[in-house]
Formats: sequence, C-alpha cells, structure tokens
Amino acid sequence: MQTAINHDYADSEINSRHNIYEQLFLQACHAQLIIDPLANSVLSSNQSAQTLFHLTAEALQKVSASQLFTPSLGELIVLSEEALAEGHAWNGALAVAINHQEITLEITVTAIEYDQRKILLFVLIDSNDLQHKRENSDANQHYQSGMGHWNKVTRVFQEFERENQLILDAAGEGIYGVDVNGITTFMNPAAENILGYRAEELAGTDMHKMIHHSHLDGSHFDSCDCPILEAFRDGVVHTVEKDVFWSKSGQPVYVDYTSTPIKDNGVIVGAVIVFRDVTQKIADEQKLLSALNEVEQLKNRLELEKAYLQEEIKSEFNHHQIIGNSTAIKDIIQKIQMVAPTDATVLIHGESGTGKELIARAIHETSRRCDRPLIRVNCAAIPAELFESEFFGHIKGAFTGAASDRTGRFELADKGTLFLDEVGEIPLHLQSKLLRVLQEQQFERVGGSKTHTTDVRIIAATNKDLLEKVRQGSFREDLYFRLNVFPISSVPLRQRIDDIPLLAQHFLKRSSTRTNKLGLKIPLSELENLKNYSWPGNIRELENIIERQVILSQGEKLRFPELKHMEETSTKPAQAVNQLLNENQFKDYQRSNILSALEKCQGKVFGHNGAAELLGIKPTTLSSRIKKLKIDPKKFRSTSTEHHD
Ligand SMILES: Nc1ncnc2c1ncn2[C@@H]1O[C@H](COP(=O)(O)OP(=O)(O)OP(=O)(O)O)[C@@H](O)[C@H]1O
Repeated sequence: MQTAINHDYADSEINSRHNIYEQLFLQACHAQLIIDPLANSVLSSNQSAQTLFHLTAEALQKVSASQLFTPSLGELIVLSEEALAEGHAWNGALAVAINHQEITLEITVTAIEYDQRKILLFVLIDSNDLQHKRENSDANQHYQSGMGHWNKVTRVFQEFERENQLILDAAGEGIYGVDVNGITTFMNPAAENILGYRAEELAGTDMHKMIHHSHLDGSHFDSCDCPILEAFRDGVVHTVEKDVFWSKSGQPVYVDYTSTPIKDNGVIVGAVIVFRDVTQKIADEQKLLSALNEVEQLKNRLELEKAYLQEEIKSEFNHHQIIGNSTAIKDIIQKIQMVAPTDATVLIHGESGTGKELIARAIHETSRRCDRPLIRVNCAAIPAELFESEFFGHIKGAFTGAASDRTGRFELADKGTLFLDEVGEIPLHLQSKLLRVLQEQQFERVGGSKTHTTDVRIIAATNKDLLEKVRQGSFREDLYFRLNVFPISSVPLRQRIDDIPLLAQHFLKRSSTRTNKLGLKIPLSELENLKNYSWPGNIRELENIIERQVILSQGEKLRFPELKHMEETSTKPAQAVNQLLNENQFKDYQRSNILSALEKCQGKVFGHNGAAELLGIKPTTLSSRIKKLKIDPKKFRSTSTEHHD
C-alpha cells in the first residue's frame, strides 16, 4: 500500500515536471523548433517560432524542415551534421525566406537523444531584432555614461563619504556636500541634528533653497550672492561667520561655516560645507554686550554721582546748618520743617548770597529722599543749546559731539531732589519742555525715543521777581504756578542784624579751621562793630571779612578796623600796609588783598573792571596766584552775572 502511494507520487512528480518543461519550451522568448533530421520534418514548434514563420503549429508540422530554410539549405545540412556529431552547433547568420522576405537568423542547434534516435532543437534568433536590441542597449549604456558627470560626482562624494565616514559620524560640526549645481549629495548626523532634517529629505534637493534662502531679517538671499556657491566659481575656500541657516521648523540657526571646493582631476565637482551652530555663542555674546552696556551706563551714572558728591564735599555749602535766632530765620526753619517731609515743589526767592541754596539743602536733608543725592543745576550757567541734553541726557550721535550716551540731571536725580538754581534764567522756549517733565515726570533723552519716567522732587530758587518776569512775558505763567507751590523767602543780612554775632562765630570757626588758626576770638566790642555796620544783603560779605581778619590776625583777638573805612570809602580793603609782615603774613596779606579785589569785582578776573585791572597786575599773573592760593573766584560772583561753569 505504502509502495503504491510512493509510486503514484513519483509519477505525478514526473508529470508536473514535464508540464513545466513543455511550458518553458512553448513560451520561450526565442523561436524554437524540434526537427527530425532524418525525416526532414518539424516535430514541434513554440509560439515564437510560429510568429517568426507566420505559420500555425499544424502548418509548421506539415512543411518539411528544408523548406523553412530554403535559401541556405547547404548551410542547414552542415549545421545539422555538426550538431549530430558534436552535440551542438552554431551559425551566426543563416538566411531564410519568410513571406518572400529574406531575414537572417542566428541559430543554435542542440542534438537530443529521443526514442533511440537523435532529434535536433533549433533556437532561432532574428539577427535584425538582436541588432536592434544591441543598439538599444548601447544607447542605454551611452545614456548611462552620458549621465556620467552626475555619476562621477556621486562617485566622488560617495568616495569622500566612504573614506570619511567615521569622521562624518563623529564630528560635532554639521557637514554636507553639494554638487556644482548646489544639489545636496550627503549630510552627516550632526547636520541632521542642527537643521532638523533627515539626510534623505535633503539629498538631491537644492540646499540653498532649503536652508539658506533668506537673510536673518527675512529678506531673500539670492543664490548668486551665496559664498558657498561662489566657491564653485573662484575655487577658493570661503569662511563666513554669523550667517543663518534655516531649520526644518523655520527657525534661524546662527552658523559659522567654511565652504571648501572639491576637485576631481582638477575639475571642481562640488563643495563640502562644514558648519557650527553658534546660536548659543551669539546669545551669550548679546547677553554679555547688554550686560556691559548696563555696566557702562551704571558706571557713567556713578561717575556723575561721584562728581556731584565730590563737588559737594569740596563745597563750602556742605555745612548746611542754618545759623540764626532771628524771627526771620525761625520762620524759615519752621517752613522747612513743614515742607520737607512732603514732596511739594518749593520755590525759594531771595537776593544773592542770602542762603537760598542752604535752605534747599536743608529741605532735602530732612526729607525722605535724603539718602539719594540732591542734584543742583545752575540754570544760568547752561548754554541754551545744551539745556535739553543737560536736563534730559542724550544718546550717542544725537548731535555733533555726542560721542557717547549721557545721563541727564533728571535721570540722575531720580528718587532724589533736583535743585533748579536761578530758575528764572531758563530761556522761554525751553520752559515748556521743563514744564512737561514737571507735569508728567516723563522725558526722552535727546535723540532717543524711549520714554524715561523719573521720580524727582523739585526745589527751585531765584533772585529775580518771577511774577514780574511773567508779566513781561519772559517766564511762563503755568511754569511759575507749577514751581510756586510752597514759596520760601530767604532773608538778607540787613534784615537779620541780630543774627550777626552767631553768624560771625560760625564763620570764624569755619575760617580758623581752614587756616589752622585755632583759638581765635571776636571780642564783644567787635561784635557790636559788626552789628553796627550797614550790611547789604549778601552774607558772603560778612564771611569774607571774617576770613580776611582770621588770616591777618596776629593775636588771638579779631578786630575789624576796615569796617569803618569800608563804611566811609567803600574801597581799600586792607589797612595793614604799615605793619611789618613776615613771609607767611605777607602771603596771607596777599591772599586777603586778592579776596578783596575779587569781592569788589564780583569774581571777575579778566578784562575791564576785573580784579587784575584793579590790582594793577596781569590777569594771567592774578590767575596763577589765585590757583596757587586755592581761591575760588566763583564764590564772589553775584548769580546774575554768573555764566558758564
Ligand atoms: N542762615 C545761614 N546760616 C549760615 N550760613 C549762611 C546762612 N545764610 C547764608 N549762609 C552762608 O552764606 C553763603 C551764601 O549762601 P547760599 O549760597 O545758600 O546763598 P544763595 O542765596 O543761594 O546765593 P546765590 O544766590 O549767590 O546762589 C554760604 O556760604 C552760606 O553758608
């Protein structure tokens, strides 16, 4: 039973194989005939043979074999005999006539043993057809090599990629290659990371269009201007810093890159671009820059603050106790105490040298702003063209000479007090600008567009009758009312004679400390003398007389013989000419003499009615003596004649 089954299985296996062979024979693409050479008959033909001879299978079996190869019968016989003898034979060009048309066949003949005789398998190929196919193949080959340049480029890059694979994979820099048309040939993993594209997405695309199409500001980046593509034209390495490539997500990536042309046998075939993502570096640089800017601004501000503070330290006004027991002074002190804790604007009015600045400082010192500076602006000393810059600051390049940003006084006084001395001297056309800041506490630096907010308390002072100026039209009424919120009047010395002894003691202490002549006293009788002198208003006159006598005094008692003469003649300050003076005394005398001259000329050194003219010496000589003796002529200027500091 088992054997029978195996047998059946073997039979069916053989049958199925026969079927396959038969199908292979029948459907083979070349024409095939099985010929019995002895019987000169066609035993079988396949479909291609039937197509070749334009005959059906039956018709082919009816014709003799020699009939099919009529024009080349002799060659057919030779071919058949060779196959019968050798097992196979070949003829490259055997002519046959089909439908009165001669065609040439390439024939392979194989002898097969069948049923105790030899039969022949003819495989026939139409030579024309073959030729045609060969030509097609050649053309194809030619086409392939016509794409040769591309293939060559690809090969160059493939070689590059293969040879440098390890480096490309490991490199932290993005690396990609482009051919001379800017088409991407490869890209390494770092480039994929940086740009967010996979290599397959960019391979074969125009790299410039994909990642280098726009500048940072969004404007079109013409490929003609692209340094990467430029490398193809000039053949040199191009290194570019701080450019942008565009990532897949549309974000700009700041890059530094080098584009190196690649040559094959001296011909440029493309370029390899090595780039580094410098986004973080640029962000850090920008942070650093803005930090430095901030530091620079703070430094400027601190320097200015320092300058002001130094000015204050040097200033005699640093001793701002208000001395006096008179009703007038008591009244002023009471007003100061009332207004200081508020932020109200104060307008101090009074003659020159009657303590207006002293009052302003006292208000600031007792206000909540005392740990921020009081910034003084002498409005009479600022040239009109610099007024805005002085008050509001400017930015670099705002005008000729604006070499760097400058902080204005409003900014500097932020959270502190701004003392507008000689406020009546502000030119009319600039008063509106000041008014705006006073109203809105906002301003812009000259040349800048950023609005700055400031928190400043204003104290203004003037020796002018502002209401009169308003009437004359040289002072804005709205500004006057804005300033005159809390008026305080300083009192001239002539109206506070009772304060003279106290003031005299105060100035004596100050002068003797300065000149290191301690232990000096003013006798009561001399205090009476001082009280009896008809003082004008400026307290500096009393201060100067005392300083002069401190310098001249040889004992410990101060006397003021000059007062009488001053009263009588209002000239010749020093009466010590008959005294014998030692070197130091002479120097003191010289100093005193200069002080008197300066006082008389209200600090004017040069020119007509100047101290030099009065003393009969050259202004330059006086100038250098003043410097040597550390005298500040500004101290003697009446404010109305004071000009640029
Ligand atoms: N009550 C006072 N007690 C002590 N010193 C005073 C007093 N009043 C004025 N002085 C002194 O007189 C001098 C002039 O004062 P101050 O500069 O404040 O006057 P001013 O009115 O602002 O002068 P100017 O109008 O010239 O600017 C200073 O040395 C100041 O110390």
